[in-house]
Amino acid sequence: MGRIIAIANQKGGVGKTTTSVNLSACLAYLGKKVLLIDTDPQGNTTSGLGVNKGELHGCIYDVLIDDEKVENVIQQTNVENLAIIPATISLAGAEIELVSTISREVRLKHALQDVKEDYDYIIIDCPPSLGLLTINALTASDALIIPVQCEYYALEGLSQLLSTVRLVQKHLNQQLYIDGVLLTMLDARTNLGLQVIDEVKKYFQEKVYKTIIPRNVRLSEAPSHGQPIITYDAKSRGAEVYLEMAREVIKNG
Ligand SMILES: Nc1ncnc2c1ncn2[C@@H]1O[C@H](COP(=O)(O)OP(=O)(O)OP(=O)(O)O)[C@@H](O)[C@H]1O
Ligand SMILES: [Mg+2]
Repeated sequence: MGRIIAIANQKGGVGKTTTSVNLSACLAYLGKKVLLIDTDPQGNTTSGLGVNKGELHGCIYDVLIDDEKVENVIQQTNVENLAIIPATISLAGAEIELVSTISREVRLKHALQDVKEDYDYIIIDCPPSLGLLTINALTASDALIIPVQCEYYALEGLSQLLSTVRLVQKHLNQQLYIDGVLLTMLDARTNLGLQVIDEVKKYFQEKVYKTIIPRNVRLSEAPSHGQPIITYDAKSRGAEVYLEMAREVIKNG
C-alpha cells in the first residue's frame, strides 16, 4: 500500500518544491514507484520536471474541482518510475472555488483512493499557504515532511503550521503524523546555520532528519533544465544528500 507524504510549510521559499522533486526522483532511482502531485498554482514542481504546461491534457485542478479521475491526469516523466499530476495557473482559482464545494477538505483524499495501491510513495508539494489546497494535502496524507530553511526566523510560523496539523488530526485525518523536519539550505560557513540547527533540534528533537541539505548551486540550476538533481548532476553534493534523505524516508517505513 502506498505511503502518501505531504511536503508543507506555509512559509515561502524554504525548499518544499526542491525537496518534493528531488526526494521523489531519488525514491524512484532507488526502485520505488512514485507519484508526485503538484498542488501549487505556481507549478514549479511541474516545470522543474520538464513537463510542458502547454501540452497538458489535464491537471490537479480538474481532479479537485471537476471530479476528473486521477488516472486521466497522471503523466509519465522522463525519470523512470516517476509519474506526476501537474499543476497549472488555473489552480489559482481553486482555493476560492473549493470554498463552496461539497466535501471541500477531502476531495484529494477521495480522488487518490483509486491509485494509492499503484505506487510505493505519493509525494504532495504544497503551496506556501494554509488554505484549502494545503488542507486537502494534509487530509489525504499519512505523513508530513516540514522543510525548514537554516536562516533567521526559521521557526517563525511553525506554531501556526503545527496547530493546523492538530486541527486536521482532530477533525479530518486522525492518522496524520509528522515524519520529520528537514533542515535545508545550510551554509556551513556561518554560525547562524548551526544555531538554527540547535534551535530546531531542541524544539523537534528526534523528529529532525539526520540528513541536512546544504546550499548547493547545482540544486538551484537543475529546475531550469527540467531535471531533478539525480539526472542533472548525479555526482553533486545535492544529489548525494537527497539520496541520503530518501533512504531515511524509506527506513522510517
Ligand atoms: N539546497 C539548496 N541549495 C541552493 N538553492 C536551493 C536549495 N534549495 C532550494 N533552493 C532554491 O531556493 C529557492 C526556493 O526553493 P523552493 O522553490 O524549493 O522553495 P519552496 O518552499 O517550494 O518555495 P514556495 O514557497 O515559493 O513554493 C529556489 O530558487 C531553489 O532553487
Ligand atoms: Mg514551491
